[in-house]
Amino acid sequence: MRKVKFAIIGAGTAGLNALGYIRRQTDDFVMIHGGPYGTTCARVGCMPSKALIHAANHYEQRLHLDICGIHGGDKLEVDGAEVMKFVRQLRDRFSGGVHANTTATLKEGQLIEGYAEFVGPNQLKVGDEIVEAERIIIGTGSTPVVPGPWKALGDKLLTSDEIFELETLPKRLAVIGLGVIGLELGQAFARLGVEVTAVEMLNTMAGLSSPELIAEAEKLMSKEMKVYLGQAADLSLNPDNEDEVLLKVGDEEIAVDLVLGSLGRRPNLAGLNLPAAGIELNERGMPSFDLETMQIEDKPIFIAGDVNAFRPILHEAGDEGRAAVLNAFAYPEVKAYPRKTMLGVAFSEPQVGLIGMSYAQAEKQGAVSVTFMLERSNGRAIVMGQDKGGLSLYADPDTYELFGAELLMADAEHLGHMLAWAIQDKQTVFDLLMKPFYHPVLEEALQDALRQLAHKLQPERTNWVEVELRQ
Ligand SMILES: Cc1cc2nc3c(=O)[nH]c(=O)nc-3n(C[C@H](O)[C@H](O)[C@H](O)COP(=O)(O)OP(=O)(O)OC[C@H]3O[C@@H](n4cnc5c(N)ncnc54)[C@H](O)[C@@H]3O)c2cc1C
Ligand SMILES: NC(=O)c1ccc[n+]([C@@H]2O[C@H](COP(=O)([O-])OP(=O)(O)OC[C@H]3O[C@@H](n4cnc5c(N)ncnc54)[C@H](O)[C@@H]3O)[C@@H](O)[C@H]2O)c1
Repeated sequence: MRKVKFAIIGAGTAGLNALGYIRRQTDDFVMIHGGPYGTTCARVGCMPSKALIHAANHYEQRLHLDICGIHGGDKLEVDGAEVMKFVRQLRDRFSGGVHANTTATLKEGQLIEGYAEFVGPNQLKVGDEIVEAERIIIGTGSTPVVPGPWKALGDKLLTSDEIFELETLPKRLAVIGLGVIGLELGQAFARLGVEVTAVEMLNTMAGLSSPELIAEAEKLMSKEMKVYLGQAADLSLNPDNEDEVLLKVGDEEIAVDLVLGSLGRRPNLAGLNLPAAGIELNERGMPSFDLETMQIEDKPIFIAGDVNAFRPILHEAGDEGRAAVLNAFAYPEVKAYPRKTMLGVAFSEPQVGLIGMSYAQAEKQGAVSVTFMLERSNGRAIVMGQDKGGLSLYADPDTYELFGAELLMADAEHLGHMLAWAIQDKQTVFDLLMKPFYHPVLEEALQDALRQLAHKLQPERTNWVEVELRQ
């Protein structure tokens, strides 16, 4: 039996943020890690996906050159093997860098390799070893969901955990689930010349809930891949050709070479045996924890990152890892660390930005909303050939504070930050209209949307400066 003050389970983004703090304070800790090093984000997530998207978007540019008087784009060709090599090279650089600067620098005995499970309130079993820790941080991440019957597809069914290992590009790919992963990777593969058929069971994609933006996203994505929204997919191996998978959707049957399952991710909790620590699980198998302290019940156990399923994105995992470790030190006097405004980005083209409250939530709360479409309305977007998509903004009818925004437009990653910061600072629609907007920039679309929203909030007034001065 080994006794330590602190144990971190999982060397992902959440766990490594906790580790960074602990190791500066004490040697009395252990990091327990199962699986490959380098974090989900760097190894099979954010970074390889962005490398693939980068290559795909470069190639896509060839379609927009002729119009500017630049010819020869049609002679460009994709070398699928080299594209995938490029993706893996960047992936190795990022994940190798993470490991080299963190887990690889731990001293002998500070790192235990293997999967931890609770065997008592403060006791963890890893292989044959038992560790007793006074305070424990769980940062075990999540795993792609794969429905049991689809396992019969064998190596024809890939998830984001495997797809970056492809030696070359498939000819025909089915993407099941058009959440963030399905949309980003489906579009990237389509742009690289793969015939992509995408099926999503809900009538939306990438988490959008603004009806006009969903309709626009469907229209735009349907130009690049076959898109079926609100439909269930049935998959089976072709009995006459074992190299093919048959995708049935509605009345259609489509033969593909590979399937990307992007149906969401499940927290890595099952193997931890939390009940052995006296932790109750709800009907979904989740423990009860506080979103601002990261503490489970009133125990010296904290849960951070994808494993708690709250906001499974990188910066949230980092923030939660830091809150968890500070509270592991402060226990039992834990402190609440207020959450930041929600900010999510899908790196499709146009990008998707989800900021603050969703459109659907805001509607339920009686928000005043506008949706502003970009087509032919923003000079810079027209010059860039990116006058597609739009933005929905919604505000509190009483305070005029922005509740949130959904974006489907170029540079949503940057506009999304500005909006998230404004929402977190409780700025009103009129506060934002008092800010400078340059010309010609995409931000002018935000200004236009804000003007429409201001007009809806205070229809009798049309002079924004005046409105603001009278607040
Ligand atoms: C394809 C893809 C693209 C993404 N793109 C983005 C993006 O662009 N932007 C963004 O913000 N987010 C993105 N994400 C999400 C982001 O990667 C995750 O939110 C983040 O990596 C979660 O970090 P984590 O620390 O919670 O988990 P992880 O990094 O998964 O770390 C958990 C670690 O714990 C280990 N472990 C599991 N069980 C145990 C156990 N019992 N004992 C010991 N160790 C264990 C696991 O093997 C794993 O290594 C993407 C995800 C994917 C899959
Ligand atoms: N840019 C980013 O920030 C980024 C990029 C990729 C992934 N991620 C993170 O990774 C997580 C996982 O991504 P994801 O796209 O797998 O999950 P997701 O939850 O975003 O989307 C999964 C989608 O699959 C659909 N679905 C589920 N079962 C289905 C079925 N049987 N048939 C058809 N559709 C089905 C769901 O309705 C949903 O729309 C996300 O929650 C996100 O936080 C983030």
